[in-house]
Amino acid sequence: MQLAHVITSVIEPTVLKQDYRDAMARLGAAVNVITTDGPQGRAGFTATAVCSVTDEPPTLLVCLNRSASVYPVFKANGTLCVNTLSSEHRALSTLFGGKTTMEERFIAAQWHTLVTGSPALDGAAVSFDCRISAVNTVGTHDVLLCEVVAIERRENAGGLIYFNRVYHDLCNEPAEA
Ligand SMILES: NC(=O)C1=CN([C@@H]2O[C@H](COP(=O)(O)OP(=O)(O)OC[C@H]3O[C@@H](n4cnc5c(N)ncnc54)[C@H](O)[C@@H]3O)[C@@H](O)[C@H]2O)C=CC1
Ligand SMILES: Cc1cc2nc3c(=O)[nH]c(=O)nc-3n(C[C@H](O)[C@H](O)[C@H](O)COP(=O)(O)O)c2cc1C
Repeated sequence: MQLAHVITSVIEPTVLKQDYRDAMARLGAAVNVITTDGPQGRAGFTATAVCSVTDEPPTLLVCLNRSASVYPVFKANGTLCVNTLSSEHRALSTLFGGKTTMEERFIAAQWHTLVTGSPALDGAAVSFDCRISAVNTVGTHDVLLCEVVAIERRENAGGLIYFNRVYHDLCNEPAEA
């Protein structure tokens, strides 16, 4: 039997950043493009650090690195839209993943608005339009707690999953019995 590679941190927090990232790469996650528009202008970035917090009031969280170019825009606007990508949006994830201008990011797709004015992606698997209700700072990131004010769902959309540093399509068809 093959022994697992065990990385321990019993007394001191000795887990290295790279070991942590290598471990986190094993957690498959939905891919989202988070957008905002408001007094500070339009911005968007790719995020996998998104999860549900509570359904009363409907709230999700988004972790945003404070060193990202988009950070001040999201902080100032106070609203955002979480656009969960479907399988045909792989290229969009790369564009919004950094090192491109906002113009290049947004010109690559069609957008509309729901309630807050943040761009909602045409054809997204689901879009959650939100106002940022609280912010907690943890290390390099801000945890944005986002109260959902509108939802738009696309039935039968396939999913896009990021697992082991590679994108995977998730087909949305019932499994055979
Ligand atoms: N939560 C985040 O801020 C994430 C950032 N990224 C960024 O995207 C780029 C490409 O990432 P990968 O190809 O997946 O390789 P990677 O080795 O940088 O990341 C592997 C995994 O570690 C986690 N991770 C990466 N950077 C992190 C950070 N700064 N804080 C907390 N968790 C982090 C994520 O779960 C990611 O899937 C990198 O620049 C990475 O920093 C990617 C995923 C999540
Ligand atoms: C697959 C993927 C997932 C990412 N997830 C996150 C995330 O959850 N939080 C985050 O702050 N950055 C995340 N990033 C990095 C941001 O998308 C990137 O820093 C952002 O686009 C800002 O880049 P810029 O500073 O070049 O504008 C992710 C990148 C990729 C490719």
